[in-house]
Amino acid sequence: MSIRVQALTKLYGQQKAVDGISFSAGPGVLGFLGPNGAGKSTTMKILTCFIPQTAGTASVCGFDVIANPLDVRRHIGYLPESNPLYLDMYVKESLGFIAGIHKIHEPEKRIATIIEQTGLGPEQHKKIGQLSKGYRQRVGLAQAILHNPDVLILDEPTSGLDPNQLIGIRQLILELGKTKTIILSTHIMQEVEAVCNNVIIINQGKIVADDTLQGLRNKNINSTLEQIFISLTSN
Ligand SMILES: Nc1ncnc2c1ncn2[C@@H]1O[C@H](COP(=O)(O)OP(=O)(O)OP(=O)(O)O)[C@@H](O)[C@H]1O
Repeated sequence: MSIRVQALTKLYGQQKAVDGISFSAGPGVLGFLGPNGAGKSTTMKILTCFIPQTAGTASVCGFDVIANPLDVRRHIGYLPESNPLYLDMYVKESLGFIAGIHKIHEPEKRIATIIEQTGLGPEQHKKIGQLSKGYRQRVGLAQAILHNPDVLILDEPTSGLDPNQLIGIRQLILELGKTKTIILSTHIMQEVEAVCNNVIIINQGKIVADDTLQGLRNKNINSTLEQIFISLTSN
């Protein structure tokens, strides 16, 4: 398994944002669902070494997030919810910058491949600040996958996209999920149906469902995914 989380807990002051969760994930797309404030982003920030946990352990490709953060970062790509980008940089320039950080071999070649893969071709000569939201998401995704990580953490990657852009990004996630372990946080149930193999639902910092998408459906035969989500998280 590429991701292993054991009894993970995060306290912000007195507030328990993540409350002793355990799960593991291997190649494929794992939908990480939960209402606002459930603890999804906090878990993702711990897995990507942005914040430390209060208790428990988390590892990525066998590397512990506290003991081996540099190894974790080598194996992980992260698209945060806020998708922070340097708006004054040109698309190619920003990818060159990230390639430098990762010391990527033959960066020009790799950047060309990623531009093709993320559909950035027509916009590659623009400044990021001139791009539409969908294309900015593609730049964020391109930056996250540039070093060809085994694990991808995507925090609401399609929020605010128009239906055309949405389909493009979902197809890319599906394609990447064939070989990589992807954790995808989303509030869009249609998206879960479209791309996820497995689903974890988290509520008030605790896991309330951890199953395959099919398994979740089989256990709730007359309910839509939305109804299942509401019944597990409405307290
Ligand atoms: N830096 C922080 N300081 C204090 N509390 C925080 C901090 N970051 C998050 N929290 C709190 O921790 C809880 C979990 O937040 P988190 O952002 O992980 O939720 P989420 O599931 O990602 O929500 P959303 O779907 O709204 O993005 C929330 O109650 C939030 O207010």
